[in-house]
Amino acid sequence: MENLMCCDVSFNFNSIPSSSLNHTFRFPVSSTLTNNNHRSCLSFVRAHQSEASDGSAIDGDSKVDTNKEWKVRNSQDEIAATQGIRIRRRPPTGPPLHYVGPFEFRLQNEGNTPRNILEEIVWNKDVEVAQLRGKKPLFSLKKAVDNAPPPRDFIGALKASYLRTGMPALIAEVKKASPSRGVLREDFDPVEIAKAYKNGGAACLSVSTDQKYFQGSYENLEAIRNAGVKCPLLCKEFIVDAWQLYYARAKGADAVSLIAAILPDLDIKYMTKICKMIGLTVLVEVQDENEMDRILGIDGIELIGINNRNLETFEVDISNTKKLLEGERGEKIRQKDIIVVGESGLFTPADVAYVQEAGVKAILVGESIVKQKDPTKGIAELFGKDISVPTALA
Ligand SMILES: O=C(O)c1ccccc1NCC(=O)[C@H](O)[C@H](O)COP(=O)(O)O
Repeated sequence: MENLMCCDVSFNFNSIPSSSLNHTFRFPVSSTLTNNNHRSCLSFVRAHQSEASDGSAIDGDSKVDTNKEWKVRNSQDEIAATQGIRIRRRPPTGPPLHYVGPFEFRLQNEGNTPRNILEEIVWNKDVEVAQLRGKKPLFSLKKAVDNAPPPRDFIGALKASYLRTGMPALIAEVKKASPSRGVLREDFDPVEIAKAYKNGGAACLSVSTDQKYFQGSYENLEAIRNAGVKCPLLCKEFIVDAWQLYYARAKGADAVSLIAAILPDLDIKYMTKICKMIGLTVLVEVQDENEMDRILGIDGIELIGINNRNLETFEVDISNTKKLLEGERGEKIRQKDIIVVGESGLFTPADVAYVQEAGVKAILVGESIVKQKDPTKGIAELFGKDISVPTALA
């Protein structure tokens, strides 16, 4: 049965000469009209489309034909949907115009409301990035990348830690808050926390840079790097545009996370190439079998994170790591020599042992250690033993 819902519809009579009448009506429309559940494939095109040759951003509403852009994004969303990607990209400025005879009208709720938290984050990120790149166009960022501190070997650090401890290498997350858990730590000093993690034996650090949902920042990333903390740094972001890769590197990141639920294969390939060019390690995050299979079909992927948190529903289940490493997938991962990182919801030595048994060589942990008064001790408690580097070797 067709599901009916109400929509505000604004008619704009501007296609009638010398008329400027606008009216809004409310009437039921078919949900098939409003279910726009597709998303983009070619955000790499966007990355370059939205910057003029002089480097100025042209994402501003005044310079784009929003109706045309809406159609492009819709068809990009459709391509992405064929890869099983449910997260749609933000519509340009509002719903598209429809035409009936001389009338133009908009269906106000036509796909312009995010359907879940991940989609909301991505839509906000699109706006944030467009604004930031207006201030710092790519050509100026490239100079900053040249002057950034040299990238450090993220994967090398994970391997060395695994060899040293015989346990999954720890990527310890510096994050103040999260959408699912709210504020995790009121007295949040990113540099102090980073130092405590290093002292506890973390191989690498993950720094949340999203401000709106995680209360993070690129200043935190920069401050940790400038404080001389030796662990390689992962910029934990929602990457929607290649511009962010340059920005992360300019701020001192050694690695970035790419989320398969957001980015189509072509974007992941293209962004991975850029990362290689500028010295960033890529951690591709997957949540389910389809995403894992997509990523295993892409050449050059060295690091895959399996997220135990469903980023659309917040549900956490650490058996997700095991499920995605079973059978042929696990075999393929071993053949390709890919390092797998177990992510989210790890709190106890039994959890660490469980994901290690499943085949991970590294874990990414935030909540359980950032909440501890002393995060150094928190790491020992998580592993059930002291994994810190002996002072003579540190
Ligand atoms: O953590 C969230 O609420 C969240 C919501 C939407 C998108 C991403 C989200 N988390 C990012 C992460 O992947 C975690 O910060 C990371 O894996 C560490 O998880 P945890 O050890 O459970 O803090």
